[in-house]
Amino acid sequence: MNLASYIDHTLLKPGAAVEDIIKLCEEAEQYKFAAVCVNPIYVDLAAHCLAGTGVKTATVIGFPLGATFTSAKAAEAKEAVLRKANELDMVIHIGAAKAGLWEAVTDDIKQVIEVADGAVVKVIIETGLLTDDEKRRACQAVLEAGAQFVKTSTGFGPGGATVEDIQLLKQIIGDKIGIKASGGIRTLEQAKELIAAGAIRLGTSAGLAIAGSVPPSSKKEK
Ligand SMILES: O=C[C@H](O)COP(=O)(O)O
Repeated sequence: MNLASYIDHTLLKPGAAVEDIIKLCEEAEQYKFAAVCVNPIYVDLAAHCLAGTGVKTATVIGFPLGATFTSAKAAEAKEAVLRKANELDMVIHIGAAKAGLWEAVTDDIKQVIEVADGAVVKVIIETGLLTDDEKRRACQAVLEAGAQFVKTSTGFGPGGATVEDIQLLKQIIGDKIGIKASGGIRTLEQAKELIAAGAIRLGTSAGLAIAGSVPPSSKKEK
């Protein structure tokens, strides 16, 4: 298993500085991670650093609460794509999900997809705040809206990725779209268990610890 290819190397802390983003991109290139995931303000920088490397530039939309206007999420998504984001990790309207207003949840996602202009849309449902039935229903909304991934957590809410949740999402999603596990993934063991449960992408700020201490590209040829 080429574990690095599952990892979105993530730095979403509010205090992240330019040099931190440059280092994140250098690491992602060395380890051949799937993507970096940064806040929208750093999309231009990450896309510039990653040009030609094959590593994708992912950013977050309506993050971390999801509690903003749908039009604001769409505008943020449109701007991110204009600045060369390849992947958009949006947060659902969690309050609407809790109230059972699933049409509003679906429409919120649809309006981001409408402006994504070919960028991959991953939908964060914040599993730590949902009942199991709400998780199932949220997956149905993600499928109906036409997103490419369902993603477990922001990493800023309660709880994070669990094997049980990935298994639950997989029951609904099947192989129709991807599942991204995120939030609190710190060890190689956790990563392998989440992948075995059905995750095809891992969002983590601990990518180096998980992928090992020596990047493949710096290993001496035997
Ligand atoms: O994918 C997005 C998450 O913020 C990553 O969570 P983490 O910081 O707990 O690794």
